[in-house]
Amino acid sequence: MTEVVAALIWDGDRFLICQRPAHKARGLLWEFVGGKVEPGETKEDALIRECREELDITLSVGDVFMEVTHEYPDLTVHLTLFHARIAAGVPKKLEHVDLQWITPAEIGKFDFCPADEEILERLKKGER
Ligand SMILES: Nc1nc2c([nH]c(=O)n2[C@H]2C[C@H](O)[C@@H](COP(=O)(O)OP(=O)(O)OP(=O)(O)O)O2)c(=O)[nH]1
Repeated sequence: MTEVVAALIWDGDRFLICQRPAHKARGLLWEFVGGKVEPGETKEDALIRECREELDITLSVGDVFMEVTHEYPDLTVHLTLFHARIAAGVPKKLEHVDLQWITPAEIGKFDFCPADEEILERLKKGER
């Protein structure tokens, strides 16, 4: 089981989604910014590191919104999605193909990683 952390970041009625690099697993699918937890790291530390590396922002990490487990052919992911806010910086595409701030009503316009499905269902219902 691979531990993955990701961030649910709101700006008003929109939240941030990121398009994965083409060459990576789940290439060009949309995700919540984040990545794999490294040995010795807390989940919160991992999320802060990933957001620095991928978006050049400093994150303030809050509570867990939801945890999901999903089996891909190449790995089984345990994803923990945290509420978070940007403490400093403006997101930059250091690794991602694209970044978008979307409303829950726009979720259907994007192809997300399959593991995110239950999370997106909750957001569509208006949870936040
Ligand atoms: N960040 C993130 N990853 C997700 C989401 N949904 C989902 O299935 N994943 C999957 C995609 C990847 O297989 C895995 C995350 O690994 P990654 O490749 O982004 O991790 P990383 O940045 O640490 O990269 P690497 O060192 O393995 O190259 O979790 C999501 O919403 N956010």
